[in-house]
Amino acid sequence: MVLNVIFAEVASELAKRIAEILAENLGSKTTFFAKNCMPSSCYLRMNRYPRCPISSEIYGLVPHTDSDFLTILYQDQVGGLQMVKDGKWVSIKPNPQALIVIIGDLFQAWSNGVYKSIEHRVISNHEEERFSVGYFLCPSNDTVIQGCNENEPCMYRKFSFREYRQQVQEDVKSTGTKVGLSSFFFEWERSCFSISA
Ligand SMILES: O=C(O)CCC(=O)C(=O)O
Ligand SMILES: [Fe+2]
Repeated sequence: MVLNVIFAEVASELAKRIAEILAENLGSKTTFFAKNCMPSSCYLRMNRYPRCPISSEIYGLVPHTDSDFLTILYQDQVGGLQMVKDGKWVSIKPNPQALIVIIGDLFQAWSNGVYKSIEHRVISNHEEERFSVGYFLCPSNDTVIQGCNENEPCMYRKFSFREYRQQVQEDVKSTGTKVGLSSFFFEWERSCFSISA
């Protein structure tokens, strides 16, 4: 079997298992991910970052959050992946024995803000090209993401994955950047933000 097919199969099982464990940790034993994240709605992306002799300040990939539940990522030995921790960019050291798990926007919404979608970026390398491969755990377009229950206030209004993707594209067109989950804040959250701003 081709290597990327094997990676996708292994990562698919792993991603769903991790999602279930994270959900169990919130007190909900769920079949939500198994039911809604099908091989046809998830995807594998192979990234190639050519070497960039101009400057190490040039992005291989601009800062962003992933629009999925979670991402399983493998990076080669070149390095360059960075994530925001306590407001600072931290480099993720390459480790051939390890996969990286990145929480995405949908998990943040589904967990009502308990798990945070982490901002990350890739810095280009002067001397070497770099490769990475990511498996993105996504639901079908019609899946509705609803994070809260009657016991807690909702951070986000409920939305379908289709709606989320469309909103991300519209925001990019109108503002030049991905606004992401902030476009789905519940109205009372939005008013709190504008009062405190
Ligand atoms: O190449 C990497 O290390 C990160 C890739 C990534 O963030 C993405 O494909 O969304
Ligand atoms: Fe990403």
